[in-house]
Amino acid sequence: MNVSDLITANQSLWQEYTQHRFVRQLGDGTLPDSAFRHYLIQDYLFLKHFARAYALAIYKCDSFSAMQRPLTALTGLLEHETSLHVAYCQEWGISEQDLENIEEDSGTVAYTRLVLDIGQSGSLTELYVALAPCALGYAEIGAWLPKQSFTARANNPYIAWIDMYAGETFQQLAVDETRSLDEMMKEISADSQQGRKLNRIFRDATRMEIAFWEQGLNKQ
Ligand SMILES: Cc1ncc(CO)c(N)n1
Repeated sequence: MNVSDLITANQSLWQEYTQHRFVRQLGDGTLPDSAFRHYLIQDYLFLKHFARAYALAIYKCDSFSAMQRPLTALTGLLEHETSLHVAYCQEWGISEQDLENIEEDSGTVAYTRLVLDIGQSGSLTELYVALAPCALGYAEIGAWLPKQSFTARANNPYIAWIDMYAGETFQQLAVDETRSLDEMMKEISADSQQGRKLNRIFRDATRMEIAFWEQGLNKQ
C-alpha cells in the first residue's frame, strides 16, 4: 500500500479536512479574526508537540540513514515553520510571551497526545502515518487554495499564511514525507491486519485535523 491508498480509502473525510469551511474562509479572507487568533495560538502548541513527535521518530530509527528523514522534517519544522509562525503571530499582536502562557484547548491536547501515544506504543511506520495528515494536508491546502476562484489575494489578511504553505519549502517537505512513507509501506497489503491498523491511524489523525479547524471556528 502507499499514501495515495490511505487518502483514497478516506476520501470524504480527507476532503472535509482539506476543503473545510475554515480553509475556504482563509482563501476568501472572510474568516473572523477571533477564529484565526485562536487557531494560531493553539497551532503554536501543536507545533511544539509535533516537534517532539518527530524527535521520537528519530529515536525509533535503527540506522543513521533512517534518522536523516525525521531529522530533516524536524529541522524544517523548527527553522522554517515555527519561526515563520512566531513572526506571523507578532504581526497579529501575539508576542512570544503570550504564546508561552496559553492554555491548551481540548482539540489540541487530543490531536497531539494521540500522535505521541501512537509513537510511543507503535512502530515507526505507525508514527509516520499518524504524522502524515499534517504535512500532506497543509501542502494540499497550500496548492489548492491559490487555484480557487473564491481565493482573494488583495486585502486578504491571511495571504501570508497561504503563501507559507504554498511555498516551495513546505511543498518539498510533503513530497519527501510521501516518498519515505511509500517506501516504508510498500510491503504491507491494505487488507492485512497491519494495513487496516495504518488506515485507522490515518483516519483518526484526519478526524483530529477537522476538529482542529472546528476548534478555531467555535471560538469566534
Ligand atoms: C493542526 C495543524 N496541522 C498541520 C499543520 C502543518 O504543519 C499545522 N501547522 N497545524
